[in-house]
Amino acid sequence: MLRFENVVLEQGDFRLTADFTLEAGTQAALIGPSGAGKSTLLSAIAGFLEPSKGVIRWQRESLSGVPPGDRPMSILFQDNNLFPHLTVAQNVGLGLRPDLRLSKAETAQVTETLARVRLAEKADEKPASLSGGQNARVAIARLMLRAKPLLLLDEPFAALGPALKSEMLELVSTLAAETDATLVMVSHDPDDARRIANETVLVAEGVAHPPKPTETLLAHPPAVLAAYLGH
Ligand SMILES: Nc1ncnc2c1ncn2[C@@H]1O[C@H](COP(=O)(O)OP(=O)(O)OP(=O)(O)O)[C@@H](O)[C@H]1O
Repeated sequence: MLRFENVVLEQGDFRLTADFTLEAGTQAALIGPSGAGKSTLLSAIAGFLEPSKGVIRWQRESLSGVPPGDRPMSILFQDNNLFPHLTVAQNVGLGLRPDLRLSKAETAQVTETLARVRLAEKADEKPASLSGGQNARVAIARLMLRAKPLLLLDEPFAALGPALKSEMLELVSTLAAETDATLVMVSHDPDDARRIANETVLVAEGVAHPPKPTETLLAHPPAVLAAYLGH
């Protein structure tokens, strides 16, 4: 489980509190107005920002002081974090070994994973020669190989357009379900939350609220969420 224990996050004058638990295997959306602190909460899980008070725990262990690279998670940002000078296969191979010294079995795993995201024929190309959707699938393939129990998405597919964005989110959601990974995604689109997330955390007015079933929250939104959703 991912637990926020009396957590206070601060960036300049901005302050956000969080005190709740997400059970392992949950697929959760973070929803709320612009500037409310959704990315801030994700940064704290990822270890880019330490809480000024309280503790974040994964499976009961405190993450305090654990550097981002040592946390049991993968994070995807909007730019997909691909290396332009590496081929598609190498970008995916990084998910297994940062030094890219892959064994035969690992190389075969990369090939299999690329086939799974329908990019087998692009293995030796560079990201620049791929479309946005194909690059997103490269990033997802690397995510699959990293096989971390906690997946954090900060709107990585927002630039792709609605249909492709939904397709990519569904691919990640399927992957998370197959591996029992816990998924936490920032969402600006309630339909994405509905489709993917069984639980939704409302981030608003300085508080990351305890998660609620997505349908319940969206059907009976508190005033601040109703205003954000334009109801
Ligand atoms: N490095 C920083 N230094 C100071 N304040 C910051 C920093 N980064 C973000 N903030 C402030 O923290 C607050 C929360 O920002 P955050 O990006 O988490 O919001 P968000 O809910 O993800 O917004 P959006 O939906 O627009 O992406 C904002 O008021 C922002 O101005």
